Amino acid sequence: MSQQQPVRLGIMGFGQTGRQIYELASRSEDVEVVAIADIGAPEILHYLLGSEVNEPERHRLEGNFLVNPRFRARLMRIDQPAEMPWDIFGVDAVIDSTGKYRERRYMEDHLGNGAPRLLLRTLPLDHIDRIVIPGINHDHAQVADRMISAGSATTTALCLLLHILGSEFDIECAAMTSIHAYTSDQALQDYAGSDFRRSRSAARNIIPNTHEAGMWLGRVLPQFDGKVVTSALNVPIHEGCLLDVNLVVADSAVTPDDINEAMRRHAPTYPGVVAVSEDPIVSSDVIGNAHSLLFDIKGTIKAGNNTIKTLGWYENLGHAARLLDVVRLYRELDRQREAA
Ligand SMILES: NC(=O)c1ccc[n+]([C@@H]2O[C@H](COP(=O)([O-])OP(=O)(O)OC[C@H]3O[C@@H](n4cnc5c(N)ncnc54)[C@H](O)[C@@H]3O)[C@@H](O)[C@H]2O)c1
Repeated sequence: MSQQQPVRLGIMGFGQTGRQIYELASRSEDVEVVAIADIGAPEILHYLLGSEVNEPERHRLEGNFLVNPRFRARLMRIDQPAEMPWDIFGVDAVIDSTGKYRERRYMEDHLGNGAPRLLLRTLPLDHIDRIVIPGINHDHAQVADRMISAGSATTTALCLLLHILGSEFDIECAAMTSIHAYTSDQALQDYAGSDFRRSRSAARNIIPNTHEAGMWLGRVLPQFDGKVVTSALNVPIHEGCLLDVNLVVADSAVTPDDINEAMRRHAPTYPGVVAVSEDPIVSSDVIGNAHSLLFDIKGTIKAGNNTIKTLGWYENLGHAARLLDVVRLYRELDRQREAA
């Protein structure tokens, strides 16, 4: 790949995340989406894209191509990684944002069909080459990595919070609850599924849910391995999620002001990724915010001697932006290898 050529990206799963990645790429100069696989009809995918973006007129459907002022992407109605011919599009990387194919064998299918690298939109179900969270362990990325996950929006927000505060304070353990907008795999009405509580109406209920972030945290932040428990409450909110983290600190002298000051100091060192909010914001205020963690200064409180509760906001758009950051990170590694 020459210095000037944009990354040629394939996307499988043109849902909310896929559409956000596509829109962000269409506004960039260094990434172009060349092929999209989804089970949806091209007309429906184009229609949904139009409802997602601010300027729908920038995106036209020409036959089976989605066209914007920067690039043309071929829409393919395909539902299995093994059937998607990535090789004929000459892609540099593929993002799987279906949420369906989290096992290694499916990632191998993408690679076998010509995707030089496969980036999973969410956490994997098997061991893969690397979990990369930009701003935390990007330095560990290797040019040889093929199967990669960029974590999830929740995992990223949690890791950033722990990474920053763990650099300033001795954190003995933590409990995280993600108060999460409902996701498309939940039913609007009560509908029998594989999980009892998730079979209940997303529109009517606060639904307690498990969260896998704690299981994978040690891969990104080894110092927190086994020290953090994670869970979720899915709530009847369309967008805008809240991270509620209770930290147990070793030093009982640590105050909420100390925590807030540390966040204020560190946030500017993660431009576009971490920010602090001094305002009394609510979930709808973070819709359209592409930060991965918006720390809520007013939310920090202390219980007893050693427990500090913190709040941080995030939404899916930030994760779409981080996925593109990871694509760029590996493009840079490829360039360095070519130049060597
Ligand atoms: N949005 C969130 O906050 C969030 C958080 C955690 C996890 N997730 C999960 O991550 C995944 C992606 O997130 P999203 O919000 O973009 O979901 P989404 O449901 O909006 O998008 C999924 C897309 O994948 C397509 N798809 C489904 N099965 C497919 C298949 N077999 N082949 C090709 N395309 C297929 C769907 O048509 C849809 O366009 C989902 O499974 C979701 O549950 C989402």
